[in-house]
Amino acid sequence: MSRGDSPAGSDADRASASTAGRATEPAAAAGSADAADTDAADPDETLVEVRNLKKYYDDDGFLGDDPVKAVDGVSFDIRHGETLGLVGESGCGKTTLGRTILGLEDATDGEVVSDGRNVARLSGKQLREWQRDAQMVFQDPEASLNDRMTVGEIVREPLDAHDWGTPDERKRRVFELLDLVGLNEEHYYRYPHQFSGGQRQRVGIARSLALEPEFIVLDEPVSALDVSVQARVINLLEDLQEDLGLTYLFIAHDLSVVRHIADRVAVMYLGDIVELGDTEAVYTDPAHPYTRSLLSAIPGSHTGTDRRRVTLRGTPPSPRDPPQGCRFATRCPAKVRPEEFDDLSGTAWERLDALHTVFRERANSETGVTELLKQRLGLAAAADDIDEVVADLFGWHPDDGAVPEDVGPDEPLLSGDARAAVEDAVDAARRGDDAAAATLLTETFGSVCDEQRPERHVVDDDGRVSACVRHDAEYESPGPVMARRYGSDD
Ligand SMILES: Nc1ncnc2c1ncn2[C@@H]1O[C@H](COP(=O)(O)OP(=O)(O)OP(=O)(O)O)[C@@H](O)[C@H]1O
Repeated sequence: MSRGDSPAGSDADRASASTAGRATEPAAAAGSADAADTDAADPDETLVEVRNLKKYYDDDGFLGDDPVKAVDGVSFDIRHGETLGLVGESGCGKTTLGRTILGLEDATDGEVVSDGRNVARLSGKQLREWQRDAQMVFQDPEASLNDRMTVGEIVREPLDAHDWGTPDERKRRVFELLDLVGLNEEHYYRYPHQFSGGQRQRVGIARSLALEPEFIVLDEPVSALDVSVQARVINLLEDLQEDLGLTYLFIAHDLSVVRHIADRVAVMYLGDIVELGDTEAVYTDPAHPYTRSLLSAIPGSHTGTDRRRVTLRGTPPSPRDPPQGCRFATRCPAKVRPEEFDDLSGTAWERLDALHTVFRERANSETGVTELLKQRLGLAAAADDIDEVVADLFGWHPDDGAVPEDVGPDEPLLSGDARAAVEDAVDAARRGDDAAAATLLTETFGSVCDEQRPERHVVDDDGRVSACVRHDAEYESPGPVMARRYGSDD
């Protein structure tokens, strides 16, 4: 077989149609295994090592904005033959991470090592070899399949583009692939619009398998499908994995699907992985406060001592301006608090966090206070005015101390030093310096969580890691803190 040189234009094309049939691998590379000998492979063998990987988008740089730090220093391994689930809220960087690992995006920094090569730095022939061995299946089969091509042409395209075998051999290969994914020869001549969503996704899967990859990034492969169809496609993916010895990175919003299919799960927040471990262990006893919050949002998921629902408040901060310390600090229900403010109520902390977010976000955007508060707490301030906001949140008016009628909590939520600090911050905001207001609140109410990016701690015997300062012996661990702070069922 000879190698072609013409990656097609679309992402789907680039992911599926990179080079010709199997090329000779570099000798003696750890983690390499052709589909043919995967049965003999050690399941713990590392197939892909991701080290401090960064992907920043700098598209608005000419306006002086900070880049979007979509992936910001991620490290983990993908083991041969496993399904590694990747979960996290919308916009946390899952797709960008998958695409950067495959070389569909240029890495800003860091390494993706496979077969002893840093694939994040490959180009030309070597990059195309990697993109043949590592493929992507996209979320929306409708958008990723060209409606003007027959199914046969779509599945055959990577083979054509890389001169795989003779025309007859290619056609036979496509029939074989259609059969592999539960379609048949007749489907060769039909067009994608004649198929259901599930069948279209089978076409996408067949195409991704054309060049016998060993690793596939599945980006929300079933989320566009009806629930009944989802199960069948998941079963297909599981069968293919077993038969072909595939390794999957399975990206999903749906935590139940990931629990079903993944051997291990990585939980991503604002450009970084905060917890990674065996799926069942993570789901039954999540270690990181973010994982606990995320899982507690699934009805019926409450396990162990943490039986309440800890609602995730607000939305993540902008990836252009992530918090300096722990990424999750601005929303964390287990955040370390300064001892001198031990007596503040949960509501007071929640509202301090909200005010802090308003200052931070106002410093970075034109969004009004009222809109920010609505987003943050569902609260609508009486006016787009910082004094009214403080009255709403804490029950006193910073100007004269009077509480306007029908506004704010029954009792003022803050007094003494806490109230003085808020008043100083409000003064700064009145002068138009929201950044200084946010800094003042951080200095007074912040903690270690705002100062340093937490290290990863190994939290169980199977090597699960979680990046939270509360795993340090000097702090109480996250579970009991959350149980105490959010102790009643909702
Ligand atoms: N080409 C791009 N240019 C600029 N910013 C981008 C680009 N692609 C993604 N982003 C930004 O990078 C961040 C991460 O996006 P990404 O799509 O990777 O997240 P995600 O977790 O996959 O989200 P979703 O679950 O909604 O697909 C987002 O803030 C997004 O707006």
